[in-house]
Amino acid sequence: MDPAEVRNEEIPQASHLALDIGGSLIKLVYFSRNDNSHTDDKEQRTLNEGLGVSSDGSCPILKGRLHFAKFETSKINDCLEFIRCYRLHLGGFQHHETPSNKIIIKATGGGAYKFANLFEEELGISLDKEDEMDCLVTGANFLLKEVQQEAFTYLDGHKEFVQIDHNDLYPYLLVKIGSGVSMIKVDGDGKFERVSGTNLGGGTFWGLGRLLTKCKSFDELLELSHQGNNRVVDMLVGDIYGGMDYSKIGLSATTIASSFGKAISDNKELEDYRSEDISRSLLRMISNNIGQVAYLNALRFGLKRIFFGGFFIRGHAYTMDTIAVAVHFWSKGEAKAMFLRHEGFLGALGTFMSYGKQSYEGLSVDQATQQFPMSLSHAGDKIYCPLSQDLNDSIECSVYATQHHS
Ligand SMILES: Nc1ncnc2c1ncn2[C@@H]1O[C@H](COP(=O)(O)OP(=O)(O)OP(=O)(O)O)[C@@H](O)[C@H]1O
Ligand SMILES: CC(C)(CO)[C@@H](O)C(=O)NCCC(=O)O
Repeated sequence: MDPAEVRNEEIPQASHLALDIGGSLIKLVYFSRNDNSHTDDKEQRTLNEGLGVSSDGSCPILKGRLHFAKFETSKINDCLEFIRCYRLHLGGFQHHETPSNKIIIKATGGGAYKFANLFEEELGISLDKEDEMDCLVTGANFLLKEVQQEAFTYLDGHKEFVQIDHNDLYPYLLVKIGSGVSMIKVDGDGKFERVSGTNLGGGTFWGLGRLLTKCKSFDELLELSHQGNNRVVDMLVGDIYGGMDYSKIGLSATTIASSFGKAISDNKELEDYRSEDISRSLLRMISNNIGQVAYLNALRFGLKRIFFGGFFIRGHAYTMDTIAVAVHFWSKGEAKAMFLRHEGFLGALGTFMSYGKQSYEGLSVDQATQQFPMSLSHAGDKIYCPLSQDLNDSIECSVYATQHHS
């Protein structure tokens, strides 16, 4: 929807805008109250009990929805326009100590630093910077504990939701595949260490893919990979071994021996290759490498579960399959790759939750009323973008606020 088309009556009463401004994408999370947001006494008591909150009435629970949206960082002006149009910038908080009484919005990611002045100039708001890794972990822990059917495995085209036992969640490895990749060992709420990373990430796939195929968008590049055959571009073990497996060291003839390796001997130019094949090979190369580096880090710390997030994944079957196969292959089935339905919004969710330090003590997702996008309910080599219809994506939830005692 063009923000300019939004009419006044369509604007939800939104608050608590949180931003995650990354190298490739800006992610937004905000809360909108239901019209009849306040709970009656009985409902309040039930919710309080469920949340483990005192029932002395000091904790009003607001019911509403969490909304998700994303923009390309290179099109930050569209994002500013969206925020202005929906008046999201008015839903921050104010520091009364600050003389200007400026509205403050929570933000994370490198862009919270890079674009702080732009937000100030364009929207008159200050960005309150939250640590990126902190927010990723907070967002992941929240999703894994509070949102039903959040984590799932994906192997051989078969998707299966994983029941998370709250008492047996830690430790795990969180792999955030954004422009670059961060690998974080998570031991508990706020207890984590970034143990590794790699610069071969989503930005590499999209950047190289754009140069090699002339694709105009990330989705187009991903879509192309469906029809591609990586064997045209990649050098396989069989290409080296005359069609045979190298079984002594466990390599089948179809294993990729060298990504893009065929291009050195084919005597072909870039134009002689189909964009579909290049895209497929590139996707496989990046996904496989991330799966392998993730496995090695899980091995370093004896971690059995690896959760993959970040917008590179995009719920894309071939990407998830490649990552999962790499983890399965290298760990000989010992470690498990899992994916998250809200893959791209971990950091933004964590940032949203950091409002708790100012006004909101907590956030609870009303599990009975969560929406499950149909796009995730079937398998196949297709693009799934559970949250890409940005403006319509939301989770029903409750937010509870308490008075702060100094
Ligand atoms: N519409 C899109 N436009 C650009 N990239 C996209 C799009 N959809 C998915 N991607 C992929 O997602 C990646 C960005 O993922 P994500 O938003 O999680 O990271 P980021 O926060 O921008 O990066 P970083 O954390 O490294 O700063 C891109 O590099 C690209 O591979
Ligand atoms: C620099 C960040 C943390 C920004 O999100 C990310 O892009 C990343 O983890 N890059 C990989 C850097 C490295 O560890 O090699």
